[in-house]
Amino acid sequence: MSNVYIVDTTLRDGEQTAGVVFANEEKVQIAKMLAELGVYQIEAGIPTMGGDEKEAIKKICKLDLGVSIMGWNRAVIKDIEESIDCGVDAVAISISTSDIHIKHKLKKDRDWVLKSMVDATKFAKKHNLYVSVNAEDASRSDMNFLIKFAKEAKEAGADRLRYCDTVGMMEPFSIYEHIRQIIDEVGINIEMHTHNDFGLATANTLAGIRAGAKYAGVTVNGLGERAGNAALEEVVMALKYIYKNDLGIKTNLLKEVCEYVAKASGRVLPLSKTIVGLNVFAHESGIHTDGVLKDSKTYESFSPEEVGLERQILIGKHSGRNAIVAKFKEYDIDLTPEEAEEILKMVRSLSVQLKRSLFDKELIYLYNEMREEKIKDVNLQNNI
Ligand SMILES: CC(=O)SCCNC(=O)CCNC(=O)[C@H](O)C(C)(C)COP(=O)(O)OP(=O)(O)OC[C@H]1O[C@@H](n2cnc3c(N)ncnc32)[C@H](O)[C@@H]1OP(=O)(O)O
Ligand SMILES: O=C(O)CCC(=O)C(=O)O
Repeated sequence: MSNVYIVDTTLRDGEQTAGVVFANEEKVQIAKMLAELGVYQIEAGIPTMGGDEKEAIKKICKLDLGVSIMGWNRAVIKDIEESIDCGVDAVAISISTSDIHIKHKLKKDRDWVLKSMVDATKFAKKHNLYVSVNAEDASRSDMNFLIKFAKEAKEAGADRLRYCDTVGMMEPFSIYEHIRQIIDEVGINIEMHTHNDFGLATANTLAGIRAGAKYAGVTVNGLGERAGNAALEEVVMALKYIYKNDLGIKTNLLKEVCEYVAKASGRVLPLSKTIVGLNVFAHESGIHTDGVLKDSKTYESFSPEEVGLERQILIGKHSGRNAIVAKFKEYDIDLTPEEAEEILKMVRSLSVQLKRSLFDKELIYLYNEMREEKIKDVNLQNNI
């Protein structure tokens, strides 16, 4: 598989999540973190909004982070002028290609869409900008029109076409067919921009890449409109471990970046959040823990350190003897098989009472309780 470039839109589509606002310093910090992570391009925001948004984009451009900074625009010359004023090196020029959007949102026709896109693209190219022409609602567009749109974008000088599954209506098999058809008939670079309305954003991005798309548009934590976008951490790790395509992203920084964005967006990371959730490397079940203790590959696709996490072995209702023995060894206590069996029974009973796994301190209490019972028994037997 050819190389894939990560285009991060946390600062644009991510911030479009209803209710999410980043402070300007947070926008700048996120841009710095993304650059450090090693993404190819940062879609920093929407210059034509003006005010704070424009200020933040200007600041990001001035930082000279060594990555491409893109401004998002409608297919409107004034929008692109605002982007140029910010100092971006790349622009996204977006316009809808589906009839439902053209008729009911833009209230125009297909010819107007083509002309607006071509005029805006030519204007941006005249200003030496890298241009992504974005086909909004591409996945619900008539394929013949989408192909015509892509051909005209290419002729006008577009560097790539962003294929937007705007309302997340696609599934991997059909998106694969769409992307193949565009590449075969137009020969233009494609960026996948997928939404997660049916939980398929990452799968659809991977399918597009498999069909030949070279760019993956993603957001940290899958932030984005409605159910969000394809998550950066999922796409990067899936490419590395499922497609064996290491993009050279500094994945050990993922936990830090995801936690920062979670805090800045006010969206707490669920414990079982894919890739970076605290529970992703926590094992409790006896059979799993036994396997992991023998060789972590038995129940982990990659090691926690790769994404900045640590493995946790929890002791609770579903634990087995081997985990109990290993846990007490951490405290220099060598349990006999009988002791491990006895403690396991106590662990199960206490876990059910408390409805959770146990803290190490509680395990030590149980151990002391067991020892005291044993001493009492011996004393009883000896009539002491
Ligand atoms: C699917 C997506 O994520 S698209 C990106 C969406 N992001 C945002 O909307 C966030 C930022 N948006 C904004 O700040 C504002 O909407 C602005 C600055 C872009 C425009 O603001 P306003 O001038 O107040 O217009 P408003 O938002 O009410 O309506 C959008 C207008 O843009 C038009 N428009 C929408 N998309 C496009 C497009 N891609 N190309 C050209 N015109 C467009 C609409 O038809 C509408 O025009 P109308 O006023 O003639 O009916
Ligand atoms: O990226 C674009 O230009 C389109 C906007 C978008 O986020 C989408 O269609 O999902």
